[in-house]
Amino acid sequence: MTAQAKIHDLNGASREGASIVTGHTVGMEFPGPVTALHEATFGIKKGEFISLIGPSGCGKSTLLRIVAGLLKPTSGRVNVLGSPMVGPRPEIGMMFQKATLLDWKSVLDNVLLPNTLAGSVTKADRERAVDLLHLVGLRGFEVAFPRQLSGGMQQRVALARLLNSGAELLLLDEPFGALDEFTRERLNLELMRIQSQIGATIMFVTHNIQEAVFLADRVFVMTPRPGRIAAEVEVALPRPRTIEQMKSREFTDTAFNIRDTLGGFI
Ligand SMILES: Nc1ncnc2c1ncn2[C@@H]1O[C@H](COP(=O)(O)OP(=O)(O)OP(=O)(O)O)[C@@H](O)[C@H]1O
Repeated sequence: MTAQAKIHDLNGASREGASIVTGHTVGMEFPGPVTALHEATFGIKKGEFISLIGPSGCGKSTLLRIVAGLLKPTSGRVNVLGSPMVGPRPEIGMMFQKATLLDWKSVLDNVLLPNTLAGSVTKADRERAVDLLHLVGLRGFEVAFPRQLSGGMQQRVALARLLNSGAELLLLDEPFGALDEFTRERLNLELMRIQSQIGATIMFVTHNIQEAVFLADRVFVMTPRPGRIAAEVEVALPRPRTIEQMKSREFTDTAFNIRDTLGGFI
């Protein structure tokens, strides 16, 4: 089957049965009025990696914030892990382009923030936080402060903190968008490795087609505002993925199909 044949219109919640995140005709109208999102309908299965791509201002962050329970949609409904979204939940974690670390706390204490906010930090919590720092490649940086770290290292701390929150649905809003190409590539590989270890479900916003394809099981392609999920593209590349796969026919065909789909909107 060619990559082109794997582009489908998302015209219904056909995946709803098997999905742990579903959106049905989700709309968001901001005062203005600005229609940021229009009838977005989608389903995401447990353990799936979904990339969300679309032109600037098409409503990607809005959609993520709705799934996070930070925004209430003005129409439609969202279900996560079997219940309707009415507000933030501990099973859902979010990460942004900026690491938003606490400058006055050490790397380890930043990772321990979810425990601190929950009211206590035990020895086991500390050990787990150290393990997570190892997992994201920051062994030996426990006592460093955020200002002593590069942007990529700060994002690793933010990722470790997110993993320490225990969230099983991770919503990542251009987390590596401000990093150089090689750092982004390394973090992409590590994110996939970590996901395969912990089995999290991930929604990942990016402007970068290559990144979207490299990471995803499916790429949701959004139209310009008012944003709609116009198509989904399945990425059939086997896992674990390698940089070499980016040279493959499957990869380049898929990336070009997404580019064509996006180009059709402009
Ligand atoms: N709180 C708000 N009040 C009014 N308008 C908003 C608000 N938040 C977002 N918008 C508008 O909704 C639209 C979608 O914004 P959103 O941030 O979701 O887009 P995006 O696809 O994530 O953009 P980018 O790729 O540039 O980050 C934009 O036109 C934006 O100006």
